[in-house]
This record gives sequence, structure tokens and C-alpha cells, in this order.
Amino acid sequence: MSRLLIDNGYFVTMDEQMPQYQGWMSIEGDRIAALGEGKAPEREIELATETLDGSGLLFMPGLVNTHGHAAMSLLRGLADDLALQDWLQNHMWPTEAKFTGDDVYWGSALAAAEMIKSGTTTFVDMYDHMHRVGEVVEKSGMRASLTRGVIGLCPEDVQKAKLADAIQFAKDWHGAANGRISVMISPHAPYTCPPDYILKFVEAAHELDLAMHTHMSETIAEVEQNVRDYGYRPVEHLDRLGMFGRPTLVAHAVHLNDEEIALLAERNVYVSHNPVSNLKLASGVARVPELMRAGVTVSLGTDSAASNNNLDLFQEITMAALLHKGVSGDPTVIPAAEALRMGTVNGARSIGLGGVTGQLKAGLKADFIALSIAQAHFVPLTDYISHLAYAARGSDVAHVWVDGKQLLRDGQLLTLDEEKILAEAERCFQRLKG
Ligand SMILES: N[C@@H](CCSC[C@H]1O[C@@H](n2cnc3c(=O)[nH]cnc32)[C@H](O)[C@@H]1O)C(=O)O
Ligand SMILES: [Zn+2]
Repeated sequence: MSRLLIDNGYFVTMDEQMPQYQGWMSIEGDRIAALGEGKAPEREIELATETLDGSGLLFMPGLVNTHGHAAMSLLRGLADDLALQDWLQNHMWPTEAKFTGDDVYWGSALAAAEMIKSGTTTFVDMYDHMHRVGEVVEKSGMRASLTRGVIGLCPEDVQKAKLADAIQFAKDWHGAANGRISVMISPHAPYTCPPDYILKFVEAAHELDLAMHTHMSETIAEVEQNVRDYGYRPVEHLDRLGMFGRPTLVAHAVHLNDEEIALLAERNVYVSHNPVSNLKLASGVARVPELMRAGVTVSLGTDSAASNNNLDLFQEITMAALLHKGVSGDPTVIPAAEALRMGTVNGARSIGLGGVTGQLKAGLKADFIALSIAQAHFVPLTDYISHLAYAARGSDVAHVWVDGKQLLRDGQLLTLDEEKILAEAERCFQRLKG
């Protein structure tokens, strides 16, 4: 088996003690075989079939983006500066209704290209025509947790067909792409799926033994409407419907009271924090420090490029670290290391990949990235954890590996044809806008 030895690199492992050091790492097949501080031992040099000089590079685990709609990259910049309901109902949904499978393919490929180039190795995607997203994941070499999101504001026969589609997608794709793809079950949101319909998704998740994903408590209007329509705020509503009896990842969770935070912690619900999308749509600021204090695992998502408007998770990391300091008036909340954890190891845990990806450790999957640090904004060498959280940008990423396979070399995509993707995505948009 091939064994790659990286020597003379700088490493931030995201291991519990958050060590950072000059060192080496060896990759055998799809896994990290060994790593350590200082010069590579003789034995590692002998075993290596290939070596890479890591000087000028900082190695860390690949980033995990826990909420998004990749194909919506086709709608980047289409309708900015609007409130969520107006943006969704009057701009996104009418255009999305025209999406064909090919649009989803090229939009998702556009997103995959952007994610790889900015250091994301694993992403969550909630959309439809999901087998086309699966094809993009297979081809790109990325890792993903995919889910057929369902909006249930439709006649019963259409509801049935959408649920069947979500179940079929799960059956066909869970474990696909050499195990790089897993599948979740997703009613889109409590305000777009009636309660008896959500129950059917919970049932399906139990039958298929899969996790669940949904949008929850994104705006005040949503929370108030939920109380008016169903008598409960979204957290209690979903809990009563049995959703939190499955491993569940909720996106946003902006408007929570203390009781809801306690309940999410008790049920071990995972929260995907999407600070840039929440700011852009003026949804509000999630109570992330309180969630973390309560013991909730909080990770980071970009949401789609239509509400962000890029998929650079380093921007989300920086934003998470800054935003909550500003809002709380406490500069000690979400320190650099915590923000980086949200973008890596917490993300992995939130989609059932804890101990698989999100850290550099012997035995874990070789999903890692290398940033080019011979640049002004990485000097001096005070603390690379600080530089990664506060100074780095996705464009600093030079190399990316997933499952031990290199996807990006010197900023060039190895598995995807970038030029073709950009041209096809533009062509799709020109047709959709007409
Ligand atoms: N068209 C599908 C549903 C797709 S799920 C993904 C949906 O999430 C929507 N979306 C994107 N961002 C957000 C957000 O922040 N909150 C709520 N919905 C969103 C997006 O417009 C898209 O329609 C159906 O057949 O039911
Ligand atoms: Zn979303």
C-alpha cells in the first residue's frame, strides 16, 4: 500500500489538548498512520513510498460545513438584502421551481469546487434531485451527509411522492461513494411541514436508522407562528413529535429561551450555527455561548451561497469568534480554539463522524488540508491557532486530501474540471433567469 510521509510541516491537530507543533505525518491508504513532533523518525522514512516537504505549510483537519444547499450557488447575488420569508417565498422558491436535475448537478459542482478550494472536506447538503448531488460527491472525492429536504406545503399526493423520494434516496445512497456519503432524513422546517407529515419522517428515520436534519427557530416570526398554529414553540413542538428521539442536527436555532436550551442539551440535539446567513437575513444572533455552556455540540454552516454569499468556512469561524464577543460584551467567549473546534471536530460529531474525521489522529480518515503560511498575515509565529481563527482565509488553502486522496494541489482542483463547471453554472443561471 502507498504511504505518504509529510515532513517539516506545521501541525494543528485539533486533538483535545490542542497541540501545535513543527512535525511530520504519514498517510497509509485512506487513513492517518502516524504523526508526531520534530523530525520524522528513521522508520517512517523507510516505510514511505512518497514524501512531501511540508515547509511553509500548516496542516490541519479538513473543515466540516454542517448546513447548506449546494445547488443554490446558482442563485448567488440574485436577491440580496431581504428578510427570510420574502427572500424565500418571492425569490428563491419561484426560481428553484425551475431547477432541473442538471441545474442541481452544476450548481452543486460549483459549490464543491468552492468548498474544496477553501478547505472544506465534508459538507451537509439539504436539497432535492439529491442523486445528482451524490454524483458530484462521488466525482469530487469529498465526504458528505446528504438529505432530501422536503417542503410539505403541497397536496397529499405530492407530499407522499416527496416522502417516498426521500426514503428511496436514503436507501440508494447511504454508505455510497466508498462510505463517504451518509444520508439524513429532513422535513425542511416546522413551518413548512404540518405535524402529521413530520411524524412520517420521524417514523422513516427510525425504520432506516438514520439521523434527522431540519431548519429550526430561525426567526422570531417563525417561533410566533408555531405558537399560534400548534400551541408550542418549535423546540417543544419537534420534541413532542419525537424528532429528538433520533440523533438530530438543527440548523440556525437562533431564537431559544433558557428552557429550550436545556431541552436541546438533554436530548443531545446538535446545532449548526450559521452566523453569516443569520446576519445577512437579519434573523438574529443565536445564543451560542449559552448553548455551549449547557453542553450542546455547536458546529458551523454557511447555509447557501444565496444567503452568505460564499462557502468559505474560515469566514464562518472568524465570524463565530467575533460576533458573540461583540453581542455579549465578553471578549473571552468563543476563543480561537473553540471557534476552530466548531469548524472541525464538532462538525464531525454532529453528523455521526466523530472519531472518523475532524481531527489529525492516528487511525482517523486522512481528511486534511494545508494552508500556505509563508504570507504576511501568518507572521510572526505567535500562535497558529489564533492565526487560523482570526487571520486565515479560505484562499490560503493550497492542498486538500480526503480519504487519503489529494483533491487540491497548489490551488488546482484534481478531481473536478473547474473551467467547465464555471461555464456550465453560468449557462444554467442564464437559462433560469429568463
Ligand atoms: N424544493 C424542495 C425543498 C428543498 S429543501 C431546501 C430548501 O431550503 C430553502 N432554504 C435555503 N436557505 C434557507 C434558510 O435559511 N431557511 C429556510 N429555508 C432555506 C431553499 O430555498 C430550498 O427551497 C421540495 O421539493 O420540497
Ligand atoms: Zn438552510
